Amino acid sequence: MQQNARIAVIKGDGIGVDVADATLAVVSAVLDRVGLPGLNIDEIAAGAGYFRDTGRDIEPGGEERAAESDAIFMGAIGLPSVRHADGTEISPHLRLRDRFELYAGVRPVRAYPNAPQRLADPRAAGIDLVILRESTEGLFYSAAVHGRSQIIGDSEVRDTLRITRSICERLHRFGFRLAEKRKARGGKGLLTCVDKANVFASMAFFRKIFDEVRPEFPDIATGYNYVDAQALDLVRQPWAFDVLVTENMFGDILSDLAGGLVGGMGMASCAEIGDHHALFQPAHGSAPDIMGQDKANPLAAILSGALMLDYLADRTEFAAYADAAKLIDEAVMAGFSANRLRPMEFGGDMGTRAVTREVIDLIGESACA
Ligand SMILES: NC(=O)C1=CN([C@@H]2O[C@H](COP(=O)(O)OP(=O)(O)OC[C@H]3O[C@@H](n4cnc5c(N)ncnc54)[C@H](O)[C@@H]3O)[C@@H](O)[C@H]2O)C=CC1
Ligand SMILES: CC(C)CC(=O)C(=O)O
Ligand SMILES: [Mg+2]
Repeated sequence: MQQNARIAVIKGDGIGVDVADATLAVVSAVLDRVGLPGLNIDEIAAGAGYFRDTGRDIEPGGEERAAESDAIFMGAIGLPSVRHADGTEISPHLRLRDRFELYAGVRPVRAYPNAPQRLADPRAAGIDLVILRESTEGLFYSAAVHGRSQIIGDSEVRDTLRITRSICERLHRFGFRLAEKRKARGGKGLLTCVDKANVFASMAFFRKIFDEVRPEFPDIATGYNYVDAQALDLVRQPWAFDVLVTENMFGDILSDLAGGLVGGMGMASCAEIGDHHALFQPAHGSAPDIMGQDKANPLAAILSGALMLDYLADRTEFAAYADAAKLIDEAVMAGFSANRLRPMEFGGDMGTRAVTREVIDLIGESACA
């Protein structure tokens, strides 16, 4: 029986490289701790720097190798100084989301003790929600494949907002199942459909399909919010929510807002899951303002690594990875509780390498399942 998963790793640009290295070190330590063989890593060159140097955004054969892996892990891609002629940045990851139908963008938002709380209300300590961002269509449909935008000379440019039944049915079912899974662990069992169904026919369609799927999950409570009101509510009462299911662009914006509520983008983990493939990466970008300075908080990436192990564990041959995922989550929680994780991102004294070492130490000290 195969025991070590094959992971395609795209480190990408800027801090993406540092946080990917941090994650690989933590994953290697945790697998060692639970007595499992390390991952079989296949590193693939891609990103804006690679494009600047070669004229290609991913190395030849890279997408095919990613397709053959058990999961893809990515740091971050993009440099504002490297662009296509139409002004857009180099984003092969959008094409990968499209190609592999990674429609379910899972972005957990969780408050940790001693991490900054941007809201004065003590209930903010209980923030624990997930933004489920559709990740292949919506307003990113044109952007998913470079050249899809309609450029009408120098007088007009159009991008398309596309919502399809096929993706939406799977997305909403994924949202209900996620709410069920969280309810089984003590969660609220609440799925909120976040849209703009008052204005756009595409969004009314998104909500219609939500309503069609809803009767299949009678144990999950449902709610609706227009996206503008949802932005307000994420600041006013984020503790009231459980899983928010939303369109691609809305989810992109709301997930940065929500990351800010619990410390910053260095806390914003992400899994992009399809029916046959999955890609894991922090929700943040390459952060050119801090790159090369050992200042990046690697926890978003490390927690995305835990999401990857959890995903792999759902497949019979890798079931034991669940223990490793749990150990990473517990180490991060224990590290914050004991004030041993103090990322520079929120004024602490620990850079990327120090945070990574501390997580590895915490894993080493933990009692194995
Ligand atoms: N999925 C991806 O690969 C993404 C790529 N990008 C790309 O990244 C580049 C920079 O984009 P920005 O808009 O600046 O977004 P960004 O997420 O890279 O940075 C936004 C702000 O958050 C801070 N930040 C982000 N991650 C951090 C971390 N781990 N630790 C500490 N601070 C962190 C940055 O220093 C910056 O102040 C662009 O080229 C953009 O297109 C942006 C978002 C997602
Ligand atoms: C292509 C990326 C820059 C889009 C983004 O911000 C994200 O996926 O969160
Ligand atoms: Mg984003």
